[in-house]
Parts: sequence; C-alpha cells; structure tokens
Amino acid sequence: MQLLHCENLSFSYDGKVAVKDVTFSISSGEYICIVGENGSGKSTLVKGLLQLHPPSGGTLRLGDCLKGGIGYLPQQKTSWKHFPASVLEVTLSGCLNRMKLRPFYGKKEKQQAMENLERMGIAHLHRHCFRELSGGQQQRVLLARALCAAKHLLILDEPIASLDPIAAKEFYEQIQRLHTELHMAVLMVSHDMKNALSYGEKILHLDTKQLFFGTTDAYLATGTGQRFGERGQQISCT
Ligand SMILES: Nc1ncnc2c1ncn2[C@@H]1O[C@H](COP(=O)(O)OP(=O)(O)OP(=O)(O)O)[C@@H](O)[C@H]1O
Repeated sequence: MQLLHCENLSFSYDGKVAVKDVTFSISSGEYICIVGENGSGKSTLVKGLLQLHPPSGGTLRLGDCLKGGIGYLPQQKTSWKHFPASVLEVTLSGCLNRMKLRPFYGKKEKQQAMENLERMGIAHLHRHCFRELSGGQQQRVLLARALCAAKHLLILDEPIASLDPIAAKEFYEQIQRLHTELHMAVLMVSHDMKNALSYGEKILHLDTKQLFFGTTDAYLATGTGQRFGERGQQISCT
C-alpha cells in the first residue's frame, strides 16, 4: 500500500529554491534513508512532507491511512533537552493531534503512551523529568511520542546526531524492531552513511535536486553511491 507519493515536488524560502523536482514514493513497511551534503534540502523536504512548509511546485499525495498522523522525530535541539515535563507528559503529547478539541488526555491515550514507553524499554522512567535523562533515553521517549502519533510511518531527522556510538547502535536496533515487528515504514534523514546503507532498503540522495532514488544495491552501483558509500566506510574506520 502506497503511503505517500510526491511528483516533481519543490520547496523554496523567499523565492530561493531549497528542494527541486523530487519524485519518490514510500509504501507500507519500507525503510528509506535520505542522504546528502549539509544544506542539500533534506530537512526542508521532511518539513514539506509533514505539511509544515508549503510546496512551491509539484504534488504531494498522502494515503488515507496517514490522515491519522505521521510519527515525527525532529532533529534534536539543545533547548528541548531541558524541557521541564515528565517522560509521560512528553510521550502523551504525541496524541495531541488526535484529540481535536478535547482538553484532557483520556485513559486510552495514557494506556497507549505507557505501552509505547514499555516498547522502548523505559516505562519505569515515566515519572522522571525528561531533562534529567541521558541523550539516548531522551531519544527513546521522543520515539515513544512519535509512535503515539502514528501507526504506519515514522519520519526521523538525523536521530543519532547527539548519541554516543553505543546509544546510536541501540537506537538503530530499536528502529529496526519497529520496522520488522510492527511493519512500520521508516523515512530517515541521515549523515551516517554506513548505517543508512546497511539499514535502508532504498536511498533518496538530494543535492537540492534529486540525484538518486532507488534500492540501496542500485545506489551503490552508481558513481554517486560509490563516492558516498566510501565515505561511510572511512567514517566507520576512524
Ligand atoms: N527557515 C529557513 N529560511 C531560509 N532558508 C532556509 C531555511 N531553512 C533552510 N534554509 C535553506 O534551505 C537550504 C536547505 O536547507 P536544509 O536545512 O533543508 O538542508 P539539510 O540537507 O537538511 O542540511 P543539514 O544536513 O545541514 O541539516 C539551505 O540553503 C538552507 O540555508
């Protein structure tokens, strides 16, 4: 089932093009990594897919099953690390979209938030203050929050940027479990080429315009894929 399709999708800021003519789809259960240099338009595309930034051209079609929401793990900002709320409150905020005008969380939302914290192995921390957790624990809370928002698609923007290698490895394994056990589609922006190539089934490579979209094997057979792939090897050896 196709979850999302874009055709020649473009985005600009004040008339300056940031993403140009991107055409790709994501279907249920797929794992796609978006790669590219700094400033190549990855985060802009993600914001556009989440309808937080309007397109300057092209079309974006979202499948009906995404109408309930898309799970989104944004780039970690230092200010969020100090957010003065409990783990349960941060997780529950993932349900806000679904609550419409209802002002309080109900039993169902609390149960779902606890289930997702359980899935992330951190239910015992639900009363703790978010800002007192480690970076890896905070990412798990934000992932539990994203799971409250979505059943079919998770969009992750550089999720391991602030994690140490052990926390990053655990995080990748966690995502892989969600992908295989819940059949969750994953769209991940990543500078970590080694893991993007090993976990991603497809690669979308941006350089403002789209340089490549297709399977990881096909990507590695292209000159661009080989150059970026080698970079991943170098990074993993250092
Ligand atoms: N809010 C904004 N206003 C104006 N220009 C922006 C804004 N956000 C991004 N840009 C510009 O759009 C282009 C793409 O930026 P974007 O953040 O999408 O790239 P990126 O690939 O995600 O970069 P990085 O890997 O460094 O996170 C850049 O030239 C950037 O300066």
